[in-house]
Amino acid sequence: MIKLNVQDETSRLRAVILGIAESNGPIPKVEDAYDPKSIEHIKAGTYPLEKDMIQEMEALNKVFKKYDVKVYRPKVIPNYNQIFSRDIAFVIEDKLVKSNILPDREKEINAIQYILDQINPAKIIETTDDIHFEGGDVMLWNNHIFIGTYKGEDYKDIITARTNMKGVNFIKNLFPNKIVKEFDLVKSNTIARDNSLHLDCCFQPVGKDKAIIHKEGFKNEEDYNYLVNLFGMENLFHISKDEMYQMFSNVFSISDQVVVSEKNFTRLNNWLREQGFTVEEVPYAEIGKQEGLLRCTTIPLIRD
Ligand SMILES: NC(=[NH2+])NCCC[C@H](N)C(=O)O
Repeated sequence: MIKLNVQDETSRLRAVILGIAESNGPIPKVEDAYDPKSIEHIKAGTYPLEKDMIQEMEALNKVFKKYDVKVYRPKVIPNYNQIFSRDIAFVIEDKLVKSNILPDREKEINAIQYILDQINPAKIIETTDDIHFEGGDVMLWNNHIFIGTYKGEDYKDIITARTNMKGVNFIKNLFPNKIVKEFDLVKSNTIARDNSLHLDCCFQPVGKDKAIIHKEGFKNEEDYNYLVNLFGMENLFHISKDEMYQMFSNVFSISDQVVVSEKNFTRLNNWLREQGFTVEEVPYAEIGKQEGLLRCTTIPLIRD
C-alpha cells in the first residue's frame, strides 16, 4: 500500500511518479499539437528526439536515486506522449485527485493504474467531465491551494486553457479548510512567450518562503500583488518573458533545501545557490521544447 502524504511543494520527497518518454510517438502534425511551443519546433524542424528525451528523464531519475526517492514510472502506451505526468493527477494531503485533462491526453491515466491500485480506493477522487483541472495548475503553499485558471468567455476555444472555474470550485469544496486562491492566467494558443500554459509555467514556490514568478503571466495585477504580499518582494525571483519561455519557474524541489534545475538556467541557479539551496543540475532542454519541464514530469506521492 502507498500511504499518500503531500502537504506542500517542498518538503522532503519520498515517493514520486516520473513520466516516461519511451514510445513517445512520431512528430505530431501542427494541427494535432496542443501547445504553441511544440508547434514552433514542429515548424522549425527542431522537435525533440525520443532518444534525447529519454536521456534527460534518466538524468532526473538518477537524482531521485541519489536522494533515495522511490520512483514509479507509467506503463508504456505505444506511440503516446506520457512525459508530463503532473497534469493527469495530483496529491493533496492523503487524497489523489484524478484530473479531467485535455481529451488529447486522456489515455495517459490508464498507464498509472497499477500504481493507483496500491492506494486506498477511498482516497482516490474523480469527478464529472465538465469540471476541468490539470495538475500543473494546482499548487500547495501552507494553508493555501493556488490554482491557475482561465476565466475568458472563449475558454472552449483556448486549447492552452486547462482549468475552469468549475474545477477551482470543486477543489474548494473538497478542501474546505484551505484557502483556495485562483489566478486568471494569460493564454495564447499561438505565441509561446505569451502563454502561461499552467500556473507552474509562470510561478512556483521554493524552500520555505521563496518563489519564482513571471509577473506578466498573470492577467490581473491584483493577483500578482496577492503573491507579493504573501511572500514579500525580497523573496521573489522575477523572471523575464524569455526565461518563462525556457521554463525557469518549472524546477522541482526534492526538499526545502534541494532544487533540481535545468543546467542552462544560470541566472536562476546562481540566485538559488546564493539563497543557500543545493542545486542539482540536469539537462532538460529537449523536454522543454514541449512547453513543460521538471515539475511537469512528476507527481509527488509522499513528502515528509
Ligand atoms: N504542468 C505542465 N506545465 N505541463 C506541461 C504540459 C505540456 C504539454 N505539451 C501540454 O500541452 O499538455
